[in-house]
Formats: sequence, C-alpha cells, structure tokens
Amino acid sequence: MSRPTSLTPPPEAVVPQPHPDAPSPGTELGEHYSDCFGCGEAAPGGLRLRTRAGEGVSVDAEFTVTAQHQGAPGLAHGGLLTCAFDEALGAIGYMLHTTAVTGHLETDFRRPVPVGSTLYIHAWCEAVAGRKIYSRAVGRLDAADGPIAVEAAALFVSVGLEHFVDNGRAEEVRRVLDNPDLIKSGRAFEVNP
Ligand SMILES: CCCCC/C=C\C/C=C\C/C=C\C/C=C\CCCC(=O)SCCNC(=O)CCNC(=O)[C@H](O)C(C)(C)COP(=O)(O)OP(=O)(O)OC[C@H]1O[C@@H](n2cnc3c(N)ncnc32)[C@H](O)[C@@H]1OP(=O)(O)O
Repeated sequence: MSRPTSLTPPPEAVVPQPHPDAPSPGTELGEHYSDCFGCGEAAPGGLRLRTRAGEGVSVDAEFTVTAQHQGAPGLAHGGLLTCAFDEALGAIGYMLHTTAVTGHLETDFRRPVPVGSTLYIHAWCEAVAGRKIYSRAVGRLDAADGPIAVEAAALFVSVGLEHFVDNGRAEEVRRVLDNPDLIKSGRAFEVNP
C-alpha cells in the first residue's frame, strides 16, 4: 500500500451522494464569479471554463488550448492546465451544495497538450470527511474517450462566506456584496444571509 498523503481520505470518510437540490446531469453550471480567472466572463485573458453537472458527484468540462496558453512553442503551459483542473474540481462543490477552496492540488502531466487540442475533463468526488472533500480528475485529449493527457487529485476544504468576506480585498468584496449578480453560485449559498 502506498504511503498516506494529504490526498488520502481518512478511514471515517464517506462516498458522498449529490445534494438533493444538485443540478441534474448535463446542466451547465455557469461562472461562479464574473472576474474569476478560471470561469469568469469578465476576466481579461481568463480561461472561461464552462462546467456542467455529471453523473453522481461529478462535473465535466472541455478546455481548448489556444496560442495564449503556451509554455513551449505550440504546447500548453502546465501551470495553466492545472488552473483548468482547479476550476473543474472546484465546481464539484455545486454538486454537494457547499463552497470549498483548494487546500492541496496535484497534477500529473502524462502527455504533451498541443495548441488547438481540446482536453475533455471529467472531475469527480471520491470521498468527504467533515469539511474535507477528496476529488480526482482526468483530462483526455481531443475526445471523451481519448488518451489521458493530464490527471489531478485534490483536497478541497469547505468554507463559509466569511472566508471570502474576511480575506478578500475590501474593494472587490464590497462590489460583490453590493451586486450579488457578480457571483452566480446562489445555488450554493446566500450572499446576504
Ligand atoms: C464576498 C462574497 C464572495 C462570495 C464567494 C464568491 C465566490 C466563490 C464561490 C464559490 C467558489 C466555488 C467554486 C470555486 C471553483 C473553482 C475555484 C478554484 C478554487 C481555488 O482556487 S480556491 C483558492 C486557493 N485556495 C486558497 O486560497 C485556500 C487557502 N487556505 C485556506 O484558506 C485555509 O488553509 C483552509 C480554508 C484551506 C483551511 O483552513 P481552516 O482554518 O478553515 O481549517 P483547517 O486548517 O482546520 O483545515 C481543515 C481540515 O483540512 C485539512 N487541511 C487543510 N489544508 C490542508 C492541506 N493543504 N493539506 C492537507 N490537509 C489540509 C486540515 O488538516 C483539517 O483537517 P482535520 O479536520 O482532519 O484536522
């Protein structure tokens, strides 16, 4: 057996079910914050990743690599691919109706990802223990059943709204509190409880 890491669910962890009000498979989840680099429509140069609900506690997304995403000539930058996976893994919170932030994220790059190719990302939750959410994702090249190019594993930690209110820069926090339409995750929590 391999050595336990922070990505190894503890013995008390359970395999979660989708929240009763979770969106049904195929539902587009939309951006969670308009200025999010991963999904926001208003973020300059952002990835604008679109996620949708999958079966069980899972989400799917497609990410097409453009010339703006290069690390080496004609190839995707690894850190940028990790960002797309962070975003997809984060969207699992919708399926559990919780708001969670990344605590730990590991990425394995199995194959180079050329500019112009599309990664078919499938992310799913393996286990939950209290506030800790253990998830995995695979990215397949150019088809839902294509070869695996990227794999990721993550520990997300559920947080309350105060995580963002207390830690975010005041001007952006105030802007969102004054205009809740800027965050589209109302399904998961109330902005003004
Ligand atoms: C103004 C209104 C705004 C409203 C919000 C708007 C938008 C956001 C909404 C929704 C977001 C939805 C989707 C997001 C989708 C994609 C975005 C990508 C996600 C990100 O890009 S997000 C940014 C990067 N992310 C961070 O910025 C986190 C910085 N960090 C912290 O803020 C703390 O570090 C925190 C909160 C993680 C924990 O802090 P804490 O004090 O709450 O809790 P504590 O430390 O007790 O940890 C509890 C248990 O987790 C274990 N644990 C914690 N961290 C671990 C680690 N790294 N490895 C192994 N185990 C770990 C402990 O060992 C303990 O385990 P145990 O319970 O067994 O003792």
